Amino acid sequence: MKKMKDLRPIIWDDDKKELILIDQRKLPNELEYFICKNYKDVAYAIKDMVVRGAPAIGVSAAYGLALAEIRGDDIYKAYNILKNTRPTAVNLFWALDRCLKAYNEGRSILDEAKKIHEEDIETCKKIGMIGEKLIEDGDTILTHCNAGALATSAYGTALSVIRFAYYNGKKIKVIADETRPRLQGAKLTAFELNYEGIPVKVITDNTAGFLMQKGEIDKIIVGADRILVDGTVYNKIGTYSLAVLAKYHGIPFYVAAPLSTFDLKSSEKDVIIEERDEREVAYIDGVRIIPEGVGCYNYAFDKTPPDLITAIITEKGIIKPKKEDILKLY
Ligand SMILES: CSC[C@@H](O)[C@@H](O)C(=O)COP(=O)(O)O
Repeated sequence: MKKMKDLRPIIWDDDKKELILIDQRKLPNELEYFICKNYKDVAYAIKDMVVRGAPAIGVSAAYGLALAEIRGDDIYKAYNILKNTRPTAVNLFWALDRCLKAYNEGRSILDEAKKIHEEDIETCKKIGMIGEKLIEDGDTILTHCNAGALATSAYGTALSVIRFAYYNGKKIKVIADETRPRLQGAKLTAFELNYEGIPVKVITDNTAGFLMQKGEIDKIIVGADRILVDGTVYNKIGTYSLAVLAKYHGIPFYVAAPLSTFDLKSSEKDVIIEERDEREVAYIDGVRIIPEGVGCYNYAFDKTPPDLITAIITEKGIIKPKKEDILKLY
């Protein structure tokens, strides 16, 4: 197996007690770091999408709460501020709750944050090792959004499956949806795959159906921001359209996600779909592309029902999106 290159998008500096993040807003043109010296810096980094992607914001928030402990800040205030940065990805709440529990039990938040970080790396590695068996030599795989690019380590979620297939010698090609409006597919997925030499091409989001119709897509793999106990998946806006298209064309549609992305307590009515500033849609490179006075929708995520999903790849195995299978993971 060839060796993976590790970009290390999230680094904890134990000497300076700072969190160092690759500034994902600047990619693919500049590889710059954003230094978080306190929890407010981390909250800003999550809200402004310096760091993004479900597991990565969970790990960053955990270090954010550790910074609050280190700097002597009010832990509950920091917890609430970090928790309210983004509403949809459940990993954020999961990681913060784990850290708060550690704090309440008299354990170190920093140790818990480091543990969450290390676990995430191992988890994503397992997702890749397990999921790569679904990929055949010669497959062309469509992804949406960052799919785990710029994750906590070299692995990621959906990208871990792709990486392991590639590093195990399967000749694969990746098609990355550009993912309007923030362009995570074009800027992050394509950047990371290209960095590693994995063949990738970017398409506009509205090209995906045409490629499926032409028979050019063998499999689709996406990540997830939250998975409910019945297998409903919340992921980047556009995921649902892809899943419908995949069903119509008989293309397997896989979701790769760690157990920290499952939310067994909530039902659909509890999930808040983030709506972001409409200027993200209305402007491209600072130029308004929509007539003045016309508004836009800017939902960041959508909901894909379980009947459109072929399987979910987790660190504990590949399961059907069904309550019985999901509960067996715990
Ligand atoms: C880590 S892959 C799963 C998801 O987190 C990803 O697909 C996604 O929707 C990210 O959204 P983002 O708004 O960029 O944080």
